[in-house]
Amino acid sequence: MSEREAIAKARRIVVKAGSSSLTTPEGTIDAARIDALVDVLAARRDAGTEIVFVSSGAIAAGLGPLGLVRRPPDLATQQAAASVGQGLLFARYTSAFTRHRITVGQVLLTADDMMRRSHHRNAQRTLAQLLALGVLPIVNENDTVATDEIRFGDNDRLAALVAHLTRADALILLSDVDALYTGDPRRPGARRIEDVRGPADLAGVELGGSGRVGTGGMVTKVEAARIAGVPVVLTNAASAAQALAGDPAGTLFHPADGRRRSTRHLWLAHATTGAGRVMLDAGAVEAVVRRRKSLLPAGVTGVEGDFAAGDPVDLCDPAGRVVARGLVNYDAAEVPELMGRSTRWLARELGPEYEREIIHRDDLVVLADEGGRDE
Ligand SMILES: Nc1ncnc2c1ncn2[C@@H]1O[C@H](COP(=O)(O)OP(=O)(O)O)[C@@H](O)[C@H]1O
Ligand SMILES: N[C@@H](CCC(=O)OP(=O)(O)O)C(=O)O
Repeated sequence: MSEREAIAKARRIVVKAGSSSLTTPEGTIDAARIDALVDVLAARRDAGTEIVFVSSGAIAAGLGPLGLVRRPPDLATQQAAASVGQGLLFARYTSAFTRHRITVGQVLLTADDMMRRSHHRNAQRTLAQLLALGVLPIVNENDTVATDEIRFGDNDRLAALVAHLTRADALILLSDVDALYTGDPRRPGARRIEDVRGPADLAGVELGGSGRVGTGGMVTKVEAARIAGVPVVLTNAASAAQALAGDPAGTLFHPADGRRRSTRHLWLAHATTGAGRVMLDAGAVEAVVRRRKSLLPAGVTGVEGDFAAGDPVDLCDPAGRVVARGLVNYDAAEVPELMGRSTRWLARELGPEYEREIIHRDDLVVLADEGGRDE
C-alpha cells in the first residue's frame, strides 16, 4: 500500500491548520474558510476516521478585536491577543461542528505537557478519552500562559508530537502554500517538490521564514515532518479534501524507517533548547551515550547557565560537543558541590535526597544518535 493510500485508509489523522488559513488580513476569524475546512473534516469523521484537529490562529484572531494591525513583538500582548482570539476561534468551531452534530473539546497544551512525564501521561489520557467518547479534540498551544522559554511558538512541531501522543496514522499540515518549494514561492524560480523521502531530497532547498501571521515558516514544518514518524502531507487548506482522500495534493513526506522514539524523547531532542550546559568527563560520556546510563555526579566536571531542577540541559563531552540532552534533577547552583562525588558519599555527607542522579536515563536523549550537534 502506498503512503497516499495509507492516508486514505487511516483510522486516526491529525490535521493542523496554520494562522494564515484561518484568519483575515484584518486580524479576525475567516468564517467562510473555517466553515469550509470544518465541512471537510466532518465528512472524513462521518466516514469513520477519528480526527484530531490542531488549530493555530488564536493570536491572529485576537488582533482585530484589540485594534492591532500586525502581530505584536512582545510576549505579553501576544498572550493577551491569544486570550481574546482563542475564545472567538473555539466559539466558531463549536457552532460549525455542531451543524454536523459533532461535539468538539478544547485542549490547550504547553510544552511542559509534552516533556514532563506526569503531564504527558495526563495529556495522552485526556485525548484518548475524548476520542473514546466520540469527541473531536481541537488542540492549540496554551499561549496565554506559555512563556518564551517553555514555548513551542509554532504549532507544526506540536502537531507532530500530538500525532505521536495519539498514535495517529498520518499528519496533514495545512498552510497558505500548496506545497514545499525549492525556495520561497513568493520569489520567482521556486519549483514544487512532490515527495520528500529523506534529507537528500531537501539538499539545496531554501526553507524560508513565515508569511504574514504564521510562525516558523517552512523550517518548523520540515522539522515536524521529520519527527512525526508517520506520512505527512503539506498543502494548503483549499486542498484539504484531496490530501485526506490520498489524492496527490501538496508534498508528501515519507516517514523514515527505524524505531519510533517516545514523544517525550522527541520533544527533548527536537523541540527544546538546553537551559544550560553540564560538562561530562570521558567516562560519563561513555556511560550516557554508549551504555544509556543515568548521569551521576561523579562524571560531571562543570556547569554553565542558570537552570532550575526540571529544566532541559545540554550534556557536553570534554571537547564541548553537545552529545545528549536531559531533564536535570538539580538547580545549577547545587551542581558544583556535587561534581566528582560518588552518590554514596553525597548521601552520607549531605543526606539521602542527594543520592539521586543528576539526570535519570528515562529523562535523557542521546543526540549523538542524530549525528551529534555542535552548538
Ligand atoms: N521553501 C518553501 N516552500 C514553501 N513555502 C515557503 C518556503 N520557504 C518559505 N515559505 C513560506 O512559508 C510560509 C508558510 O509558513 P507559515 O507562515 O509559518 O505558515 P502557517 O501559518 O500555515 O503555519 C508560506 O507563506 C511561504 O511563503
Ligand atoms: N498558538 C499560536 C500559533 C502560532 C502560529 O502562528 O502558528 P502557525 O500559524 O501554525 O505557524 C496561535 O494560535 O496563535
